Amino acid sequence: MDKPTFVISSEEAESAANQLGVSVLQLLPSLVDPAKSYARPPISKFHVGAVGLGSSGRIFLGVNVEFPNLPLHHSIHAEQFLVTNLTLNDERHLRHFAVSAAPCGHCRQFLQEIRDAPEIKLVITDTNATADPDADSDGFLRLGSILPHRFGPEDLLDKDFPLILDHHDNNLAISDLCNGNTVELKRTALAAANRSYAPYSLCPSGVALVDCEGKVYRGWYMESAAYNPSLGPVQAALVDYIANGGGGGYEKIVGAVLVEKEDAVVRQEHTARLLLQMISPKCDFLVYHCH
Ligand SMILES: O=c1ccn([C@H]2C[C@H](O)[C@@H](CO)O2)c(=O)[nH]1
Ligand SMILES: [Zn+2]
Repeated sequence: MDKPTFVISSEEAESAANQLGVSVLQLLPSLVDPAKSYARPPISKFHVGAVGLGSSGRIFLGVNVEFPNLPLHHSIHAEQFLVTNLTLNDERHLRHFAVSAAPCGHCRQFLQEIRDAPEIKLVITDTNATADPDADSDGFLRLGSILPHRFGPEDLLDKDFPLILDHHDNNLAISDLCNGNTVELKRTALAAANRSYAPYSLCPSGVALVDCEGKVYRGWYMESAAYNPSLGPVQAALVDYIANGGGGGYEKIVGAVLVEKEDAVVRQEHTARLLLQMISPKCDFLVYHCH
């Protein structure tokens, strides 16, 4: 398997668009099929690819990921993978994306955590969306047109509260950070927890994973105003692993650390252990509490 690429620099994007004589926006749909080839859907065999343009000019890929032996709600949708990929790379805004299949209701809802979500433009490549009367000349639709009467962060939070792609720091600390032999993983998981987006439960958490070559990956819990579309910290760290781990299997993940608050009303520990146990049974899993 080729080493997959999930982030394209703005220079590469521009030069590829120039060579094809198209704009960077028009390039997005042409990257959906290559993105689909990176999907991991062993249950449905239905590959979904999502390709987004960030405000920095970089292009980000997202794919769907399914986990055999676990209930379907553990799956990562391509659009959630894309948003996670944006946050892992400090991208502050998503304005346009192309996606192979029409985003499901769960994804339309998850995307509401991005500021000005209704203004995000999307093009659906596997159907004839250009026939849609709401689409512009490039076939892009406003997210607001496919999710009217939205329920979103402004229903529950103050309007200037930092949203999923906005910079924020949860100011969490661990008392005995330097004790034990997993200091690097603990530090990485704590840093991840500090970037967690958990405005609804106020229970942030982060995960660090290490593979058999010693390479470290991280991800953080991200909530949805509608609760169920939220993405757990192990899933988010698996996005980093899939995007940056060279395309290997989960059995290469040999260690994992979760950092969360001790008195949290929403706890990840049990779900995280279950998911890791199913995908990489030999993985060591440690939990540290922060405050
Ligand atoms: O918006 C959608 C709809 C479905 N899927 C994935 C989830 C599952 O892996 C497969 C079948 O539903 O397609 C997505 O990634 N995005
Ligand atoms: Zn979806």
